[in-house]
Amino acid sequence: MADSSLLRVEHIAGKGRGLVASQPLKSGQVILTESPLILYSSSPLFPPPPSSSYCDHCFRTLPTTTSTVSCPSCLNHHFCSNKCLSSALNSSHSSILCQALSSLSNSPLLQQQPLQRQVQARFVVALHNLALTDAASSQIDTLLSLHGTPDDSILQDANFLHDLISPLFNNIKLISVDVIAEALAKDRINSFCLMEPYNPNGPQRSIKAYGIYPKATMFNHDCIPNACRFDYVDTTDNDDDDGHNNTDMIIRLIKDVDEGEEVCISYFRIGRDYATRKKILMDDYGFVCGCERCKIEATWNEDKIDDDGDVAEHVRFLRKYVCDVKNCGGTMAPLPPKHDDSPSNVLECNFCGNFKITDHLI
Ligand SMILES: C[S@@+](CC[C@H](N)C(=O)[O-])C[C@H]1O[C@@H](n2cnc3c(N)ncnc32)[C@H](O)[C@@H]1O
Repeated sequence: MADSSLLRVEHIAGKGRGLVASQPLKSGQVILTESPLILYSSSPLFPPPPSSSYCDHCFRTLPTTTSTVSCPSCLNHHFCSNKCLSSALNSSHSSILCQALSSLSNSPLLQQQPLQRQVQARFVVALHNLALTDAASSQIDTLLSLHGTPDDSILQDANFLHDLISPLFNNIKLISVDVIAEALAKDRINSFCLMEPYNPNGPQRSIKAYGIYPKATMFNHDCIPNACRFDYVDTTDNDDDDGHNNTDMIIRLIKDVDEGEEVCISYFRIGRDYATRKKILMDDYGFVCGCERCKIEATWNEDKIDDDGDVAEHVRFLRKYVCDVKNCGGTMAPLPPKHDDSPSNVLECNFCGNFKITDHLI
């Protein structure tokens, strides 16, 4: 876990809260490592997938050669190891959760619902699970302190899901219909996706799970970010000794950052064109980006991209930090600084995991 004194929350004009460096920070530095407050599968509850391709607890892709373990009660949820099964039975797949999920997948009411509502049902089940933990009320307060306000469509979702799900958890008082509506609104804006592993020949990577990471979600967006997120869902061993889990989110700096400078990530792959970025940011996050790159690209002349002379700074940035591996387009960030504090010249892609040596950092 990075030192929490590295960043402070500040009000940023036109953006709400944001994270600002409390001291000069170095490119490659890990500035945040965080576990999810809520993590839930992106699969619809109905129809149940014929065979799951990932562990229902840690979301690692299940090996095809070795056998996996199933929940002894429902047989519908699969785990990569006995260790994951046993952790799941005490948390993400406790007996009350198992019964709730089974009952929901057999519910004719839910079966008629669109995919999005079925995934929301998973979130609301995870919310009830959070309400059963010892630190329930502070964790729910944390969730409700995030950005996002319910609109009419979320209020309808909340009413439907409250009636369907609350009775399965004996109507826990902490989770009223209003709390469900608020939480759904927070989830819509603040959840991060955990993705299938990169495959150069396969289809687009699909989403395995959604997670809410309350500190990481304080980062605002920039189309030329100075930090980016990494996760190692399929490559990290869960090691109880250092307390790191494979579902942890890691935020690493792409460039040096001055004290007082805002640290931003990109909410999607940075290579996307202006029109696509503009649409995603408005439709999914409700804002118009005013970053330097958007200002230039709003009146962009495409020919400039091939001009090797006086190219805009963001074009140099993209050439350097967009991964050029086939069908990737992820963001590359330097590895953490070396022991003598000098910057690493090795860049790692946050999407395909490729490494590349660079001559100089901009
Ligand atoms: C995940 S939250 C980030 C934290 C948020 N600013 C807060 O106050 O909690 C995403 C929301 O922050 C705001 N935001 C993020 N980046 C922004 C930007 N570049 N310009 C304007 N608003 C931004 C938008 O309201 C967006 O829906």
